[in-house]
Amino acid sequence: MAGGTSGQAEQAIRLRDLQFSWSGRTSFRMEVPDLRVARGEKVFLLGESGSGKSTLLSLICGINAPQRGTVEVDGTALGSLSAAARDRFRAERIGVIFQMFNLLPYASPLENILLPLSFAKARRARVADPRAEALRLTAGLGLEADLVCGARASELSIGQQQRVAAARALIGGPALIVADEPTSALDAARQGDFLDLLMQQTEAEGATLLMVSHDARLAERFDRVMDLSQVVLTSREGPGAGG
Ligand SMILES: Nc1ncnc2c1ncn2[C@@H]1O[C@H](COP(=O)(O)OP(=O)(O)OP(=O)(O)O)[C@@H](O)[C@H]1O
Repeated sequence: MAGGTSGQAEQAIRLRDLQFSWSGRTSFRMEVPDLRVARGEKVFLLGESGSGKSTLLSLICGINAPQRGTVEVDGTALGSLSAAARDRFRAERIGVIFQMFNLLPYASPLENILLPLSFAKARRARVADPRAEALRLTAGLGLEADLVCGARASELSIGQQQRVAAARALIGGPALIVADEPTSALDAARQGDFLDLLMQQTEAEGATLLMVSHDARLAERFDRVMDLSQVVLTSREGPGAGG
């Protein structure tokens, strides 16, 4: 398998002595001395707007790399993988619901949902009938089959796109589900359906869930609430500040 794997890790996520800053003009800087999420844990990550939640998720998913320290997912140090191996690792092990969804606009919702399976053999092998599974997931999220199969993703409302992005993250039962504000465009009833499906899938697969939200009311269904300010030290330096 991927290089750097250390067998059965107890922690689904482990960050150690991590330091990250965006290159360019922003002066946002993040330090994470020690962050752990156990296998199978459902963690709700709470933090103010701009506090670095999406940045943290991008490091956990290996989309960005820290300047210092390590990020381990399921015992694999992401820094030990080549960029291509990291992409494969992410496709196999992590279902990501991005804040901006990242759907292919001209493809149908169904094609978008099935896409990760074409990059991830083990994930594909867990799904006997991908189309039926995509329709099961989308039905659970209140999306009509005609829309899922017939429309282009760009023709969907924001709330519908958000649910398609969720089904794409869940298909094939990835070990870790990372969700960045996945209910922001949904009304209360849809939020309830979404969380039902998310919890059900996570538990059925024995997966680990890390979800970011501003909405503290959603936190009660999780095993643990992680306050970003307790685990991450951030700093900003004003423009022109030396150092
Ligand atoms: N792609 C980027 N390039 C440069 N700087 C960035 C980038 N993305 C975020 N930042 C900076 O990092 C800081 C943290 O942003 P981030 O999006 O991680 O916060 P957040 O807690 O997810 O915010 P929100 O809740 O509003 O989505 C911001 O102040 C921003 O200036």
